[in-house]
Amino acid sequence: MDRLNIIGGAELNGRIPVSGAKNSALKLMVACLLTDQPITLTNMPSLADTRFLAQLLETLGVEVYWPKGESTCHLNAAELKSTIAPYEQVRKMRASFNVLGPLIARSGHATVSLPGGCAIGARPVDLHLQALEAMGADLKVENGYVKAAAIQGLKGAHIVFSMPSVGATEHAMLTATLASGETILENAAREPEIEDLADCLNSMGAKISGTGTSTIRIVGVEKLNGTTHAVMPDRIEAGTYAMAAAAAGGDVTLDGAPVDALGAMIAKLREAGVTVDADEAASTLRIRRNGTRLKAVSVSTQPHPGFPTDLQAQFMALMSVADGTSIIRETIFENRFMHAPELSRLGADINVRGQEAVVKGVDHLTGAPVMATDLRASVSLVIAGLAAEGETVVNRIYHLDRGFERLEAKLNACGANIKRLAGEDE
Ligand SMILES: CC(=O)N[C@H]1[C@@H](OP(=O)(O)OP(=O)(O)OC[C@H]2O[C@@H](n3ccc(=O)[nH]c3=O)[C@H](O)[C@@H]2O)O[C@H](CO)[C@@H](O)[C@@H]1O
Ligand SMILES: C=C(OP(=O)(O)O)C(=O)O
Repeated sequence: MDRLNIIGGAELNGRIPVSGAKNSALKLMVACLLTDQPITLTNMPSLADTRFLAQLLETLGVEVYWPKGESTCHLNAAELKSTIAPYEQVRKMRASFNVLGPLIARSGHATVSLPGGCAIGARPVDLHLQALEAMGADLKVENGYVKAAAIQGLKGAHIVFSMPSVGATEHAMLTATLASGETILENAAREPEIEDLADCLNSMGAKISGTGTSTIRIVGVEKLNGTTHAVMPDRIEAGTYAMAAAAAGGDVTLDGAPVDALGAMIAKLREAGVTVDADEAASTLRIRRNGTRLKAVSVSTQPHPGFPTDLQAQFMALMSVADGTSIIRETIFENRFMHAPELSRLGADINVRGQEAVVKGVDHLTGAPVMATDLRASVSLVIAGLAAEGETVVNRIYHLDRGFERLEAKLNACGANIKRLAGEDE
């Protein structure tokens, strides 16, 4: 297994291009199942997750043309050859479960394994299943698989989510595009990736309105057509590099950043004493910290537009070297503090109490071997390693490769000293 060797202490200076958003790209890829015409996605991030999903789509019969190193992906689901999504492919990633509704909409039936994804809590799929059942799907969960059929076809429904789940909102929205009549989703999630998906589906002929608010209305259509769509930029990747620059110090400009989607994070960085120049028109975010110590700031993760759970680990890494004590509350997932003991190996002073972590900022971190436990936890260790004195080795970086495109190249271009080492974990 590969690992990263980071020599910390260097400031970051330069420009970093922001890639297409993993969490948007995955659902956009699934949308190809809803039409027999070709879909072209541009600004595609080449990641372990997007490549795995391409393999699952191929298993279902989708023709995928996406050469290595290219950011344009062509998907053609003219004819599906299977409606079974096997465990080996679905277990690797949460978003793959979203093929279930589109397969039912397209073929009338489907068998899809229960999903995997980052191990950050129980992560049930009850809200996904309730939505599909409300639309007329007959579902059975057996041997780790959901077996589904809609003999009479899918019908529009009025669905009130008990919590704003991103995945369930997207799953219901994808499925409802081809259900007969109107679907209303209440207490829907408002994450920007949902708007990106709706924009793509609408350009395929769907009738979706209200995304970005908690009530989404979908009027079902008979058929969807092909389209070309650019994946939105990755707000989590942008936020991660912003925090890397804040932690290491220096002057970094993020090009192609989704500035309007990053309001909560920008506000917290400014509170911590980081200089942030956000230019929405130019899509740039300039992050500067020159010598001044960071101030401790508390944060509570919230659904969008609140502070994203996918940036919580990175913020904890930053706060571990701030002046004072910050309280970090995780309200979305019940077990998303696995980075805390690893950060402590570098000298951070973090005390986890249930859903809260109390972070007492230390004067400096010191390099150490650490283990990546999930995607965002992994990158928090990279941020800490950049700020630490000496050498940090991050093991199990396959998690990192799920969500960060060319991470070492992007950071090294700004003066970081990160090497990928092939072979056994330390
Ligand atoms: C691939 C992808 O886009 N992943 C993102 C997506 O995950 P994902 O779509 O899995 O996250 P959800 O918004 O669904 O999860 C939010 C909360 O709802 C719970 N829940 C969810 C569904 C359900 O049927 N029942 C239920 O109880 C979850 O366990 C969690 O506690 O949104 C999360 C919240 O912004 C992000 O951290 C993930 O990076
Ligand atoms: C939790 C994440 O991904 P997934 O939902 O696929 O586990 C993530 O992107 O941070």
